[in-house]
Amino acid sequence: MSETPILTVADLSVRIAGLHILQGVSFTVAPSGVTVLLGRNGVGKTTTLRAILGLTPRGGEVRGTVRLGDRSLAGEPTHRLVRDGLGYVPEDRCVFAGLTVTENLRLAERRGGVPAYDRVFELFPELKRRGRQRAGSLSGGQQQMLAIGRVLLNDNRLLLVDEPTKGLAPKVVTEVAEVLERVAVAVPVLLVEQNLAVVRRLADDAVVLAAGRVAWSGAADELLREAELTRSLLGVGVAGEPHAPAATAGVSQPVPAESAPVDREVSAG
Ligand SMILES: Nc1ncnc2c1ncn2[C@@H]1O[C@H](COP(=O)(O)OP(=O)(O)OP(=O)(O)O)[C@@H](O)[C@H]1O
Repeated sequence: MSETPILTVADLSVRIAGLHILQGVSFTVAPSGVTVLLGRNGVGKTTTLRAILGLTPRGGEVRGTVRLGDRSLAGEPTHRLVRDGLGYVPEDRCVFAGLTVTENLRLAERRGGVPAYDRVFELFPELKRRGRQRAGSLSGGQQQMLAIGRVLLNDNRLLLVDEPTKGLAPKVVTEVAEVLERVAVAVPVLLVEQNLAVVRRLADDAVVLAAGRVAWSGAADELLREAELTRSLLGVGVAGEPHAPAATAGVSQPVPAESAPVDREVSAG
């Protein structure tokens, strides 16, 4: 990676509730495209994103440095990081269920900024059509679109997106992947994603966490090309392999409640 990174994480260590979750994590995010953060369940991917954003729970201990461009983020409050262009789409989407789609979007407008409703509605026409619907009555996929749209209302230097396809039906996984692909043309993305088909479609670079550290980093296609490497790091076979085992803890796609069991590597288009 020769370009100057948009994000540099160096020797990041996080302890929460007596657990040493991250034990000196270092990686960079390129200033364009998608960098995917991978690893088995519970390895610390969400903890990494939350530490970058200053969202480690009270009582947790964070060490190491995080830089956005050439600026250190140490001690910066989350709201300032978000205002300055660190967009976050959390794993649980966090839409306001009792508010309408329009109200959810309004709440995301940044004071002093010009909200880019055109951009959001061009990517997600459905959000415009459903403006008066309560967010709590949207499907999981629609809520994910709202969570992403809310962040895109403002200009961002980097998006942190946590498992956007989790729990979604295969068709919706494809839609979310398409949207992220378009988004990533304009803004770099650090993506936590368990679905290898989505990773294959979107990721330029990959960082794999294991045992609290970075176990592998490099070009995503290099990782995915090496079936044995993928299996050893993630505990899963790559689709298309003759003897790919069913996904284990690392890279399983949760089966949506409303659908029958599906292939573990859900198509991303
Ligand atoms: N607030 C907390 N209190 C106690 N333990 C926590 C807390 N937050 C995270 N952990 C623990 O830290 C570890 C890493 O959690 P984290 O959510 O970062 O993993 P992850 O890689 O994102 O997992 P998944 O793929 O399942 O989403 C887990 O063992 C989790 O139980």
